[in-house]
Amino acid sequence: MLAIRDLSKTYPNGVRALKQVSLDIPVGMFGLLGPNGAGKSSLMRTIATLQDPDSGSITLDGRDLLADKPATRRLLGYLPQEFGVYPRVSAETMLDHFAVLKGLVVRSERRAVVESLLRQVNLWEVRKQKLGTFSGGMRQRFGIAQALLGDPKLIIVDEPTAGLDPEERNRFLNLLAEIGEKVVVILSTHIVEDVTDLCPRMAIIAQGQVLLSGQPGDTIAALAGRVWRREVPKAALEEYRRRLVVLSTRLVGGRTIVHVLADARPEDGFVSVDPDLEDVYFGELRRHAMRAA
Ligand SMILES: Nc1ncnc2c1ncn2[C@@H]1O[C@H](COP(=O)(O)OP(=O)(O)OP(=O)(O)O)[C@@H](O)[C@H]1O
Repeated sequence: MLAIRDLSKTYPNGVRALKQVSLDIPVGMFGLLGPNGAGKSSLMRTIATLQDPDSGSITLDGRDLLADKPATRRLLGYLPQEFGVYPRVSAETMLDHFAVLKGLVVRSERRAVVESLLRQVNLWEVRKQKLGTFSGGMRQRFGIAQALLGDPKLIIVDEPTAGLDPEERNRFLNLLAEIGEKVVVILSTHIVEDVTDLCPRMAIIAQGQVLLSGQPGDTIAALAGRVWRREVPKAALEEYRRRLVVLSTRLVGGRTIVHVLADARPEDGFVSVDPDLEDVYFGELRRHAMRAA
């Protein structure tokens, strides 16, 4: 279990990126959901010991991760948001190089590990291909292979599915789900479906604060009977926003559909809908914005 307690971070320019963040993250996939600038990368980088918090603690099964950074890095696999590779180097050579950096110095052992990882991420057939020729999804799968070097106990992947087409995204998420059966995997994303599809536990963060954490199903159930849907003229949207708690607006086949949060039918024309995680997410962001105003 990864335990994060009261983690705060203010950058030198005065931005408070993390405000007393506390989370308990068990083995399995954990979705960290938040809009741009929420503090997801700041939290990921802090857990990965790439930057220090101002205060707070992070422990993995009781072990202080911030105390001994080299030891923490040995436990950790990290796929950062911007994962640079040498475009002219083949996948196999690059992974072999990363393996040396991870301390796998015995050549025969290293070869076996590199082969097994390339097979696991389904890149064995293209191992001789230069990384610069890889598609976005292939590059991300390569990123996971390097993150898995050294049998990490904790894996952090920062917005890995942005820019992937649906098929590549699915393949990537399935791979993560397999890995998540044995170790703690933290997946940061602003894509709600990534969490719905994959994560038994999650948290929503915005402006450096945890707004909600728990099991997606429980948070969705808490909204049962309180989400209403209606098609509205586009021109009337602003007025709806002023009068009602509008969770989301969607264009469906050229028509504008709003989701509204209310304990009872807000007015004629609204029908009750089964809530989903997107309703939970937008509801929390909306509540937070209203509190902050
Ligand atoms: N090195 C830095 N120096 C100053 N401010 C920073 C730094 N890194 C991030 N920030 C600011 O901290 C806040 C949180 O940023 P962070 O990158 O952690 O968010 P995020 O949730 O990962 O966003 P995104 O989805 O856009 O990547 C933002 O306001 C950002 O501008």
